[in-house]
Amino acid sequence: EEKEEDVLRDLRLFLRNIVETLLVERRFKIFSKPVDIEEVPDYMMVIKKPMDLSTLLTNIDEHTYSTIREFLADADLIWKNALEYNPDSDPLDRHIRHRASALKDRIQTFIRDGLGEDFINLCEEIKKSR
Ligand SMILES: Cc1noc(C)c1-c1cc(NS(=O)(=O)c2ccccc2)cc(C(=O)O)c1
Repeated sequence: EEKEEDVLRDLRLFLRNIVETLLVERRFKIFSKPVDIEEVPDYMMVIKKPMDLSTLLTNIDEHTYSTIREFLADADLIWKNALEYNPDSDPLDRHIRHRASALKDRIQTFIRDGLGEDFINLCEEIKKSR
């Protein structure tokens, strides 16, 4: 019978695969690293909790996430922050919002296609039992 630690390791393997796949996609390059405060000085005044793909990967390796829901809370921050910080109608804002929406879709597709409902619930049960 699969031990709880095996389930959590499977979760980490699955999440790591998602993030590593996103990291090689060129259109998501600007989401690969934290927004550079030198480049974008007022970023921290607007965005409460910055997030990026390399930070997600570090979190996974540090066993930060024990459920899909916890991972998605951080993963969704990447595109939500981009939409929030870049709301204007100018071409640059539109371009980054388009990539943010593409990132949102890719993450949802990975989760929907990659996991059965039972695995998602199993992780939640393990978390509740701790
Ligand atoms: C992300 C983000 N959220 O708000 C904004 C604005 C961006 C964003 C930030 C940057 N420049 S950066 O130095 O912070 C960086 C470069 C490469 C990888 C990660 C960050 C460039 C662009 C761009 O569209 O080219 C967009």
